[in-house]
Amino acid sequence: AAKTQVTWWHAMGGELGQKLEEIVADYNASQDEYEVIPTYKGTYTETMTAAIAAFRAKQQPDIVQVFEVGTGTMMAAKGAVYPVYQLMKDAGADFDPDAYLPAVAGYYTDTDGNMLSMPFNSSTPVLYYNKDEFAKAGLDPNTPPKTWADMEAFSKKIVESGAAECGFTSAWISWAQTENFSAWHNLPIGTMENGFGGLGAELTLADDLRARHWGNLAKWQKEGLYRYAGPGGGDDANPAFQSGTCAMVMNSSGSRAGLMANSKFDVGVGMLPYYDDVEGAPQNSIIGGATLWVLQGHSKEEYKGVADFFTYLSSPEVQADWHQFSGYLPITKAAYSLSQEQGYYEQNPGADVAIKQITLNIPTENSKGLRFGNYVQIRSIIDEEFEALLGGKKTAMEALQSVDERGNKLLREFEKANQ
Ligand SMILES: O=P(O)(O)OC[C@H](O)CO
Repeated sequence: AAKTQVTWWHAMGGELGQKLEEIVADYNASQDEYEVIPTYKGTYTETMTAAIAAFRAKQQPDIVQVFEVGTGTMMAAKGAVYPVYQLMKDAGADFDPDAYLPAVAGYYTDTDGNMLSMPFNSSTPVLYYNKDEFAKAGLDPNTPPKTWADMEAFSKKIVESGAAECGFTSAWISWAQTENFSAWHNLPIGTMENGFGGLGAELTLADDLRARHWGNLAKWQKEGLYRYAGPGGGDDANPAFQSGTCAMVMNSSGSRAGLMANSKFDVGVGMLPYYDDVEGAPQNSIIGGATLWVLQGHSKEEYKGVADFFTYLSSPEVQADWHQFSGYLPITKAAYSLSQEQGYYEQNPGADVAIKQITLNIPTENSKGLRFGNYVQIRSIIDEEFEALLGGKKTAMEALQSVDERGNKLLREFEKANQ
């Protein structure tokens, strides 16, 4: 009999995309009933936009990979989404939300305790550094910077010694330097538990510590210590690090596969830096990456296939393999234990930094994540305002105030549309 086809739109390029296709091929070969067909749709924003447009045209895939900040929008799209807990129940599949790491499950669970999307690739930003360039600059290659004062001092040494052209760069001004920066310093980015408490939440980014940090980044950019890597994910960040131009980069733990494969030097990993005069810092970082959302409008048979594939994807072996290959977090407790038993963290120093960082302290209301509607658009506003700061058009405080003002308008529109 012909296999039932299950379509999956995803945003994994490069090494990650190849690995994803390998996982799918293994699944397809492991049984005769279903065939999963993966399609790369570009960046996270492009993939999400494509899926929404396809849904309107009734051409949506069964599964779409959506980044963490799309969660608020997906949760509100009630008629379009088939909640994963419901799908697993309807398909009679084994599904235990307690099997997942709390930091991961909590992000994708509604107020009634139901998990709405399937965890797949959760990450957190970490600091990668070039050990060879550290040695050249007279720094200890086994000691990553801890604080932002270290970041500045190390970067000066690196640039002044000629070890590299720039000290550091960073992917995602929004995710790494604003959202995670806030959680790491135990600061909210909005009211109502960062939006977890309901649609009435407001952004509260304009404050002294964030203004200090954004202002420092602008100052360090002028001094040549820091290099801006562009809007969105900051596409220039990893290439600037891999080529040796910048000695450090802050990016997703899921960048590990690509960085290790493409850097011709020893890569060290450290936790995110913090301002050591801030009480409560470092707190814990928050997750990023993406989950798998199931879209309505397909046959029962296809959904059975989705459930079967999800069960396969979350199995300890498949999850541990994906985690160990990519650097994404081990989504389930079993995948984490298996990786420990296999000696993965001993054999790969630095591979456990992401897990340690995300579990450094019990999350507070300020550090369990964020959930705002229209947040994909709000991230673009963060980029625009940060660029206005770099261009000298606004002070850091003015730029952050504009983020709040413009962002809150979008939040009010979202609230109105989803009442
Ligand atoms: O690079 P990723 O997949 O870890 O994702 C980073 C951000 O969380 C995207 O919102």
